[in-house]
Amino acid sequence: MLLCIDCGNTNTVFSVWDGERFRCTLRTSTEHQRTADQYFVWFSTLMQHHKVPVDIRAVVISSTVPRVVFNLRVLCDRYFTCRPLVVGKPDCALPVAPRVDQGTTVGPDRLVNTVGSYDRHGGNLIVVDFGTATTFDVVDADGAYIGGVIAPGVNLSLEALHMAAAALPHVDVTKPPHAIGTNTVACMQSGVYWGYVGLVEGIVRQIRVERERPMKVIATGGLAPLFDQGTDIFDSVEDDLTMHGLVLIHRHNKELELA
Ligand SMILES: Nc1ncnc2c1ncn2[C@@H]1O[C@H](COP(=O)(O)OP(=O)(O)OP(=O)(O)O)[C@@H](O)[C@H]1O
Ligand SMILES: CC(C)(CO)[C@@H](O)C(=O)NCCC(=O)O
Ligand SMILES: [K+]
Repeated sequence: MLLCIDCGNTNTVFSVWDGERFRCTLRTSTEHQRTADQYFVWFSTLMQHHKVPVDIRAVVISSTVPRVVFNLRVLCDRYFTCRPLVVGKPDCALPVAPRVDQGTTVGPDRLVNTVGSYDRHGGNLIVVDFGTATTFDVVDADGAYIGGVIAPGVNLSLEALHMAAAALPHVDVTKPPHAIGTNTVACMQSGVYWGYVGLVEGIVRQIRVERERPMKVIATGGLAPLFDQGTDIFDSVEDDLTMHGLVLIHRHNKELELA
């Protein structure tokens, strides 16, 4: 089985692919101090709980946090006796190379989202990922990543408001029933929720103007379904887009190896 690891700045997700479907998806917070042994205890315990055999033959990793890759490599070596494929490293091939400024390192999660979405929808896409940051990835007609937008994440914005203003509490993001809040929490939730709806719609409009062509919009990330309730800008909402992209990148590299 193939273990796909998506390491974000907030959360790390392990998903086990059996060749046909994902058998198990596990989530933990991202901490660079976590050792290979700690990963394995957590992983094998939950795999047992879900009654999935721990029979990992290959591992593919996307990590936006460079420091955690070291211990994930140790995990693969010690417990799965394999060398992981790490997106963004020179030995990991992509189906189509990104076209960006020389010297720019594109976030591996954005490269993976590009591959996953192009496979499902073809070219000319905007992928919106609601993670620690809210990112927009623009996919060209041939499936190349050609740039995009990085905006502060939704939870980060709420947290910043709470940190900077003494009278503003910590609140969770939710879709408020009205734009006009009649208490502090409702006012903050409205600002963030309708503010992000406006941000997403505005950025998509601007990208479409610059590209001068029809472009589908694909949303992913934990908060995508919540924002989908407040806008009709998304053509599709997919929670497994990053994992799908990781499976495809692994397959692509295997095929190159065999060729
Ligand atoms: N209704 C909700 N309200 C608040 N948070 C939610 C809700 N639904 C999902 N989430 C959050 O979405 C997050 C999952 O999103 P995702 O994995 O895409 O990004 P992340 O883990 O925040 O960021 P990164 O991938 O950059 O680490 C979880 O942390 C979860 O708390
Ligand atoms: C923007 C984030 C943090 C989103 O996870 C990640 O993709 C990243 O660290 N990117 C590096 C910079 C870039 O993508 O241009
Ligand atoms: K993510």
